[in-house]
Amino acid sequence: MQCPAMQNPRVGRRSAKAAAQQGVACVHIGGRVFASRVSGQRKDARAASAASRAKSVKVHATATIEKPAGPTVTPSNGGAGTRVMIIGGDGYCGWATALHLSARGYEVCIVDNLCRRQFDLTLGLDTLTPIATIHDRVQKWAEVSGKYISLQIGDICDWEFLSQAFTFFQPDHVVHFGEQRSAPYSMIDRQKAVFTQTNNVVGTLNVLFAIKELKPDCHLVKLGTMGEYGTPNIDIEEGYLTVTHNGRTDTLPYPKQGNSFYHLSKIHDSTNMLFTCKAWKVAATDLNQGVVYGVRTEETMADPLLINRYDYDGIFGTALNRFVVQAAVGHPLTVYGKGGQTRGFLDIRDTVRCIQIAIDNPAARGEMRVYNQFTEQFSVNQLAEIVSREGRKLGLEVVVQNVPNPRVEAEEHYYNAKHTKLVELGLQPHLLADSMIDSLLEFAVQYRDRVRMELIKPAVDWRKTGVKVNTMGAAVAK
Ligand SMILES: O=c1ccn([C@@H]2O[C@H](COP(=O)(O)OP(=O)(O)O[C@H]3O[C@H](CS(=O)(=O)O)[C@@H](O)[C@H](O)[C@H]3O)[C@@H](O)[C@H]2O)c(=O)[nH]1
Repeated sequence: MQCPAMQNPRVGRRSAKAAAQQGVACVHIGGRVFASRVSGQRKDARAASAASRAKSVKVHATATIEKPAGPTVTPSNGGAGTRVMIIGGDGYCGWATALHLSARGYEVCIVDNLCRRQFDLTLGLDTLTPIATIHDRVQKWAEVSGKYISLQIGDICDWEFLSQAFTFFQPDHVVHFGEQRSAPYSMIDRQKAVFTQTNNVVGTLNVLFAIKELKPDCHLVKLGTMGEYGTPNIDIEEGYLTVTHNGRTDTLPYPKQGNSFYHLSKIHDSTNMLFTCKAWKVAATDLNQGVVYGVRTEETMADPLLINRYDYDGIFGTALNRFVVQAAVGHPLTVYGKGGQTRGFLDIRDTVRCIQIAIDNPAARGEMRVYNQFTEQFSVNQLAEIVSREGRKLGLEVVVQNVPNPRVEAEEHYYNAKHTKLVELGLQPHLLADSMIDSLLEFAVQYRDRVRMELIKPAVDWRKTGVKVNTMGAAVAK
């Protein structure tokens, strides 16, 4: 489906000839031609490339780059050429995962419609870090690692595109990050609520059909969310709950209570996945991920062009990442309401490792495994306390402010979620030790000149979600 932010997409289908005239590199997918912009520098390089074609290597299906002098990261081959399609591979978790797997010898194909970048353009937001285009990213990765990531630009809600991408790449595993992932975005207005649910549910449904029809032995690794469970007054299990009712016992999907149209979309995905695992013997792993923090992974720090995005605004910025930036620029930490909201958190370095673990230990055909993917739980107040303490150590003056909660959620509640399965499979968590906060704070300080203070405020009020399309107003809560 076309995202509301992509009324005038910069990347789309056009003829190879027209694209070439406009300085555009073509990516052929199953007989269709997709196009991407090429810098002047690369245009010149391409003009001169005829003579040196023997030395060049393929990045996309048809785009060529000069062979790098030699890798500057040391890759390994543990992935043994396993073919992994990463849907949403240009996003925060997807990009870090693509590089992590590529570095380890998995053969990676990124599928992305660049929607996340378009949301920023439409809403006037920006990442703390300056990020390169996806084409420059994969080209730079080839230079520093000697590994090639193939790229398919298109929308998985478009069956024709997705089926061709599947047929072309023949994935052994599909890692699906390609959803609208912001709860506040889904609560801006009716259009964005409808987009979020249609995009997420239809996209996942298409992936399930692609597996069934085109690659039945392909394992689906789907990013779910801890927010599917809500905040029940009992322990949260990993996916399933054994219940005895009126003398009979069964193991059932754990009850779901999403707190935004976004979280609800993930619940619908899980339901569709469970059904197709039963009906079509799909093999699926649903990773109910907590709130991710951090930005550095070994691979994304290997070159400035590989740097990951870092969102701090009131729509896409998440709690800890926001607090760190707020501390770096002297903005009061925005604790919503009483601050007793407790969630599971994990370092982005653990996200990438968890995905690898899920791939290396695939579900059997017909099985839907559910893992809770987080390493520690904290309340928002605890996070604010930790950031304040560590900020003061760096000489930052950190003030905590309880602001009226723009969301409808429990602000004081019981929370005890199990998260042992990924550890049993080998995850060694990076815990939120003081050193981590230090280095995250130092990172934010390094980029603080790029912070736009007006983007920090809470941006979307759950109670005021209306039917009117809200773009300008979305950046600031009214
Ligand atoms: O400035 C802020 C920002 C957030 N919060 C509070 O922090 C908690 C978490 O909010 P968040 O914005 O960090 O995360 P959330 O909206 O839940 O969504 C994020 O984390 C989810 C995992 S989980 O929270 O559902 O476990 C993922 O699914 C989403 O894709 C990701 O955007 C909420 O209680 C929120 O009210 C504050 O107090 N102050």
